[in-house]
Amino acid sequence: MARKKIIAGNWKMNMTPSQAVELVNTLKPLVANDAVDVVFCVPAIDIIPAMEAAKGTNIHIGAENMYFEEKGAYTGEISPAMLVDAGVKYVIIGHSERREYFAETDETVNKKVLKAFEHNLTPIICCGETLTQREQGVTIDFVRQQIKIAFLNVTAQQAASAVVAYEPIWAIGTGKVATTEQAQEVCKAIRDCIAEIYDDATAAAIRIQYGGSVSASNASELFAQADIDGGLVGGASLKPDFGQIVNY
Ligand SMILES: O=C(CO)COP(=O)(O)O
Repeated sequence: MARKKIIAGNWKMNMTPSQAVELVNTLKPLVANDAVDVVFCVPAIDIIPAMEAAKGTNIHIGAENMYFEEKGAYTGEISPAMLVDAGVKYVIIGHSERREYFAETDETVNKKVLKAFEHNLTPIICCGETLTQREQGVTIDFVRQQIKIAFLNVTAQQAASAVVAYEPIWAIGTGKVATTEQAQEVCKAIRDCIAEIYDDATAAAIRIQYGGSVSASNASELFAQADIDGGLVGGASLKPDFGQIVNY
């Protein structure tokens, strides 16, 4: 069966709650496309107002992060149960900005992935190399390691429902998009790695996105690649362009 594409916006640290409502209202007629899953991953404080504004549309509201404990003395963190209670289904885990600025590691990513599945949340698991790693020729080794650790103790059934976002760090927010060949090569390597860990059926089911300077002009070529099942979109998800990306 063909995999349904999943196109997600990552708003990062943008949009106050009232701006979030305005943006959802602007984008909702533009992102109508039932052929793909459309997700807006928004700051925690925007989840509830964005969810209200998106009611009755095809838009899923997702989160940008969550903690790996159930509850307790973790000042400032958001628990999986909080997300579930608010109606969230998708949560970004291990974005490179979380790894760089908030000390997330492959191990904490794995803990968060396991906790997300425990709560029936679908993780959008981010991976991707730095420019130095690409120049050193270790991109695929590095990404395979990230994937292998992220999926430790994850069952095949859970993995089949997961989303992986391949985001080369050098392409994030830089306007330097990976070539379609580069993006396809790594997304295929990720799928092959999933086949090695699990089996062919799991590899055929998991959805793999590309992220990094996705725009209205490059989306259709990227999403046409055999192993690219959609995108994780930063800057362009805050603009009407996102409508064009969703209707690539
Ligand atoms: O980090 C990204 C999405 O998670 C990509 O950001 P840009 O689309 O702004 O490059």
